[in-house]
Amino acid sequence: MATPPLVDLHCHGALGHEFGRDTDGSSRAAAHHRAGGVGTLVASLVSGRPDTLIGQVATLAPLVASGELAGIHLEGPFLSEERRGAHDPSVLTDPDLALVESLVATCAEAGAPNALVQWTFAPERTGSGELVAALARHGILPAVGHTDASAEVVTSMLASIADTCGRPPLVTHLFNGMPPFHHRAGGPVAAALAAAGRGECVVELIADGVHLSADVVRMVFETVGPQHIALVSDAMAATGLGDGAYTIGTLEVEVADGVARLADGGSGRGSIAGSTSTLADCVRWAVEVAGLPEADVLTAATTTPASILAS
Ligand SMILES: CC(=O)N[C@@H]1[C@@H](O)[C@H](O)[C@@H](COP(=O)(O)O)O[C@@H]1O
Repeated sequence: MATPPLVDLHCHGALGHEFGRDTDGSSRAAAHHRAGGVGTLVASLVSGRPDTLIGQVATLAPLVASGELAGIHLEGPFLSEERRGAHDPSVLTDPDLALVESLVATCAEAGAPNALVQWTFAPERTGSGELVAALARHGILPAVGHTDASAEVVTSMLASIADTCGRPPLVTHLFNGMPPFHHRAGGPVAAALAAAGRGECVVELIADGVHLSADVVRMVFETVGPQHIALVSDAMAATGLGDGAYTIGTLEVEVADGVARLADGGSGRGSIAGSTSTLADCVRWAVEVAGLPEADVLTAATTTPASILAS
């Protein structure tokens, strides 16, 4: 399947390299995704301590300045402990506005003042409103995710982000890192699908054949439409390599049969820890396995995510 250059808004690395660890490894990871068909790539950082994140952003910002990366995505550390997935619980915290300012200053010093493009947080955390205002001031798009909040809290946060930022927010990998939809308590899934259906947010989906079933991916395309969906890879360091032992942030990961999970002493029940797919793999899966129209899948892997970066 020939595809136009894809746009991946959420990607942690490849070829054994996690973005932000070192310059050369970050460049190699980016080159792997480029070779796989991604024309525009945002590097994602999992939750870390402030000094770790400052160091990682200092490593990545020059790659944004040189055009190897389109931007940086902070995934945490202002996330829900209950819905942390593959994030280190010891570094999760309420929004820290000093960290936002330090990271923005780090990017400016590296000659990439607008390098931070999106920031995932849980809206139930104390200080979320102030965080949204700070992100808006710096042109960083707030993304709701890794959250245990009710539908009401998520609905009102999505509306408030749209108001404050003047553009629709993102929802980080819809379904993953949040409570499952329940018909008497719809939670973040109900809130996000309703907002996306009204054109008031864009939902990320990891269509790698592991994170979501084909029927769920089809349901989202058929209810909110591809102009409100951004397919993302959420690719971690094992992408492009085989099964084995890896890390995500400070946590150990085992990859078996291409599925990355937090190491758990062999029980096989560790949280899924990102994907081992490129965005092109996800596009192929969505067309060939989920059976979605190619044009719709490409919209969700090109035009829609590009609109997030353009606005
Ligand atoms: C880098 C990152 O955060 N990736 C998340 C992971 O944390 C979460 O465990 C998984 C499954 O989430 P689920 O168990 O809620 O479906 O989705 C994504 O891989």
